[in-house]
Amino acid sequence: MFERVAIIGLGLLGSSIGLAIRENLTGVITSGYDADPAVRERARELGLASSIAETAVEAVRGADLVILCVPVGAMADAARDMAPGLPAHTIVSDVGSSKVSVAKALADALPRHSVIPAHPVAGTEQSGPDAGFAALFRHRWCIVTPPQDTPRGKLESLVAFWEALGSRVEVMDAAHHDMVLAVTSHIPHLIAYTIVGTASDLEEVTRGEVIKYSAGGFRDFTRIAASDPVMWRDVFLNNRDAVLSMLDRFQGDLERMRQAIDAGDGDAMHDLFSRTRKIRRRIVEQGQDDARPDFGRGGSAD
Ligand SMILES: NC(=O)C1=CN([C@@H]2O[C@H](COP(=O)(O)OP(=O)(O)OC[C@H]3O[C@@H](n4cnc5c(N)ncnc54)[C@H](O)[C@@H]3O)[C@@H](O)[C@H]2O)C=CC1
Ligand SMILES: O=C(O)C(=O)Cc1ccc(O)cc1
Repeated sequence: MFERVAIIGLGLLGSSIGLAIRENLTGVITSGYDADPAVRERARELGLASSIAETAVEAVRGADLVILCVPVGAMADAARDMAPGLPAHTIVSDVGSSKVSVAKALADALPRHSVIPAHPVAGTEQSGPDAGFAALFRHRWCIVTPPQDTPRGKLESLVAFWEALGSRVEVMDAAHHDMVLAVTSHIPHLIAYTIVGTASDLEEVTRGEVIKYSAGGFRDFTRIAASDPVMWRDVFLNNRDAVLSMLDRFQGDLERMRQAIDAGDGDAMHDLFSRTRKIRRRIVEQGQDDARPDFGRGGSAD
């Protein structure tokens, strides 16, 4: 499949890919690079790749697959940095949470290379090289969004790579990906950031009791709201149109629930809550409830 894989950006995603290759693809040689010298140093201590280079150019030399694992707003810079060392045959991919703008940024920066964007829908609220673990991708979807002219053999190699790390792979159009992920991932994060912010602003009124008595629901929101600020700023800057369109839908539905509460319309509430309860049960039945941060580190879900 691939003999040498270069990983650019050694935070949660990059370190997990390094560890997952070591565990599942023995024989594949990996090289890593991160713009932050402290991350490179830590990556060496943790053995996240066969070698950690001091420059992006050095890291990608001889690689047949390069995976960019940097915030979506840093993809273009990362691609330009490594370009002088990139062999002509190398497939360039990424793990960014939004796809249309990343696909364009990478195609513009690397016009002569095969760029096949991808998004492993697997992660946690943690970031940095210490947060990675080899089982992150196991039983999780990886969405691959190839441009129309992608050679079939190259696409098949990338699909096989993600399957070897334990993922289920879906091939999808980038614009469709951005719409779906806006509602399943990006807006939920926005809601979590906002509700935790609102509760924190209320602390003066409630004398600290919001945090003190935070029950399950709010506590779950605080986990999501602890996610990396740079990464999520970049997601909303780069998936603006899809997020705004889904946000309009959501605001309409929220307003309908506000009206139901105002009107004492218990049936409307019961209908929605019953429908959503069934969705949750279906997710659990399908074994997809494995987003807990300890998944794969000896937790019972693994
Ligand atoms: N955190 C998550 O749960 C998930 C994140 N993603 C995507 O994966 C990508 C990486 O996210 P994380 O690993 O969570 O972030 P992270 O913050 O843990 O790591 C990102 C790393 O990229 C490095 N970096 C930034 N600019 C760079 C550049 N120009 N060249 C080289 N290195 C550079 C940073 O120093 C940092 O170490 C993002 O695009 C994110 O949208 C995808 C799925 C899940
Ligand atoms: O921690 C969680 O619950 C997540 O939702 C992780 C996550 C964050 C970003 C992605 O693009 C994919 C997965």
